[in-house]
Amino acid sequence: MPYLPEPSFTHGTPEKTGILLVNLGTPDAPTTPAVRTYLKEFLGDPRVVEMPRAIWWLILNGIILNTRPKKSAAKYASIWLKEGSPLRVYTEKQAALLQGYLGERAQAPFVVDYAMRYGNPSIPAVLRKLREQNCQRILVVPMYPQYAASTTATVTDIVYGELQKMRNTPALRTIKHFHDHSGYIKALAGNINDYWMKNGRPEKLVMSFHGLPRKSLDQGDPYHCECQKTGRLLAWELGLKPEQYAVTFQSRFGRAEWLQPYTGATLKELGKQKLKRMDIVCPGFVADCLETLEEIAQEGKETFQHAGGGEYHYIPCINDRNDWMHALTDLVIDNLQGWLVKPDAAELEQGRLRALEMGAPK
Ligand SMILES: C=CC1=C(C)c2cc3[nH]c(cc4nc(cc5[nH]c(cc1n2)c(C)c5CCC(=O)O)C(CCC(=O)O)=C4C)c(C)c3C=C
Ligand SMILES: [Fe+2]
Ligand SMILES: [Fe+2]
Repeated sequence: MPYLPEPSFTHGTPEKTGILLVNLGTPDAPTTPAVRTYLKEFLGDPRVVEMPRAIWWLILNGIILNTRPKKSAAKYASIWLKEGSPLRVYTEKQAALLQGYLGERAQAPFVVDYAMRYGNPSIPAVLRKLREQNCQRILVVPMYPQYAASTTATVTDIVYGELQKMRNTPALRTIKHFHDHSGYIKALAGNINDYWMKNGRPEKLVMSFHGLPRKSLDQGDPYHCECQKTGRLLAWELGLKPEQYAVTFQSRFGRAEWLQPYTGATLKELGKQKLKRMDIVCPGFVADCLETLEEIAQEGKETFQHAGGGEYHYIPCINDRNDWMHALTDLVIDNLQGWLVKPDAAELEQGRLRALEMGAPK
């Protein structure tokens, strides 16, 4: 198999460390064709829908890609920002901020960039960019606090696959998860407390995580347990009693059983109980996106209030909060041990030449 062409190289170019933030991905535009292209790539990934390929191919191409893109495009249009899709806008901001925050604490040259697992900017394109900047060490940071095969592992799959195409591969590290990282938990709690300081407190806080098929839990995916742990730690940090919060799972897709309790059914139940006020937050998403801004903030409100509930407050994700950016910087530094202080080859070479000039033995 021929390898990808190597970027041109000049001796003495300093080696850099690349830090690559990756989130799920999003369409290029809130239109039916753009959403179809995105969904085809996303839902065609065998780690996302685990079904015999031939059957799934027929369902995906025969039904889903003919019906869902139009409906989803209308939903995307309702949350689209003037700079683009919120998921991409916030991820880009996080990468730019991390470059600055890390710059205050790191010694060796490094570059922070971001990619989307599905859609653009793609992981292969950004890996190429990092290689062109002579990144010989790369840390991949899937922006999913809780590990799941259908998210975290899909990122590492494609990164490993790209490295297989290279002759001169960089050293590689990946972050598996950070569901119990104290900085992440404190940023989540800080965000909620700030919201409560400004807007008062609810009777109940719902913590809604993205769902997965129930089968994934039975087959050993740690995602469910990691969501529960994040929920417990967050409740502890906020000083909530068990009856003051609930952990639920949203975004069920298809007819199979998914992780329970479902967010939608819980909101309906709380509405029926005539709760005067509930707040809802999505701790598994570090950036606001379709699933939080449309499904939770808009549809969720309708479900709760239609069932008889009172005030409904959606608390935004931690996005580009200062405390979260500090926590992300800590997380990255912990995972770069030995990489940020290492003098690069060019410096060593210059040091050796200086020593020779000063008469050191050869
Ligand atoms: C089988 C289907 C899906 C699985 C499994 C799944 C897991 C999963 N997804 C996220 C995070 C996000 N999902 C988003 C959108 C989205 N998710 C699915 C389906 C599955 N997700 C679909 C079809 C869509 C697209 C929108 C739609 O048509 O409804 C997003 C938002 C993307 C955006 O552009 O804003 C995120 C983020 C996680 C964390 C996860 C497993 C734990
Ligand atoms: Fe999803
Ligand atoms: Fe959804």
